[in-house]
Amino acid sequence: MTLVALSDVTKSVRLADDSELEILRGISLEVSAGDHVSIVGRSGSGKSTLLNILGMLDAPTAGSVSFEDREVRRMRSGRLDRLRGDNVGFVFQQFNLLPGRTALDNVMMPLGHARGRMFWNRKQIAADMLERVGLGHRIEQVADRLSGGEQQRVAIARALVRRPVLILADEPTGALDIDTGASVMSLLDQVATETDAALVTITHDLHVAARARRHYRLDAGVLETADLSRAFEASTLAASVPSAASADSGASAPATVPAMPAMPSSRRGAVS
Ligand SMILES: Nc1ncnc2c1ncn2[C@@H]1O[C@H](COP(=O)(O)OP(=O)(O)OP(=O)(O)O)[C@@H](O)[C@H]1O
Repeated sequence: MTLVALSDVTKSVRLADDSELEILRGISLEVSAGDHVSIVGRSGSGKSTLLNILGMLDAPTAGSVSFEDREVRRMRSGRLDRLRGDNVGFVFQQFNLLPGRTALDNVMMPLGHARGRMFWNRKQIAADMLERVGLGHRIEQVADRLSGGEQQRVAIARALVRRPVLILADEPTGALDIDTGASVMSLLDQVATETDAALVTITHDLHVAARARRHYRLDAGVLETADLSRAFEASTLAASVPSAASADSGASAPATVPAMPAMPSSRRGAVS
């Protein structure tokens, strides 16, 4: 079943000098239940803008967005907020946790708007979710005292606690070291697979992108199917990297791309 469908979406903004910047151009994309999709692109290519439109946080200038066959443009804002809250989980590079609040408080937060059983059992549900991401022993820890990888796990637990059907991850490993990033991606993949949620990850890291089953590249606002094996070849770093086993034991790279190499330095192949 198609969850979210973008059809010929364009996004433009008017700049201070009254000129118009076209950020996204003629984008059509369908994401179905269980899909794992990656979108790579250079800085400024429009990735976050596209993710915000997929997540119904932003509206296109032209074109249509539908969620489960319902045209989003026609919805009142209250209904749209509920639709988003019930169905979409966001994971960001900078975690965006509430400072000074415990891991448990942070994960309970989205359940404050839930209804029925989810609302009344929110503490237990949040604690179970933290257990699921390997933080069952840290639930009372204040979020800002956790490590970066632990904070991202809390953010993942918060994003998934309402069992969204669509998970949108914006550079989820951008603030993490390579090993921590790999284990966070592994966790995201696993939880999305377990719940049959669709996972859309935007990244500039080819190794993160390679984990998905479908790959796209955003270039100056135009979305096209990406051949990641070519992108790896084109990466200036790739030449010095041996084709080795995956950097993360839980990972299996898709057939269309090379296995994720173990990288010798702190930098890995990025979109060039
Ligand atoms: N509201 C806005 N007003 C003006 N310019 C904007 C606005 N939103 C986005 N832009 C510009 O549109 C371009 C695309 O932005 P976007 O954040 O989507 O890119 P990105 O690919 O996610 O970049 P990065 O990887 O650096 O985060 C950028 O040049 C940005 O400055």
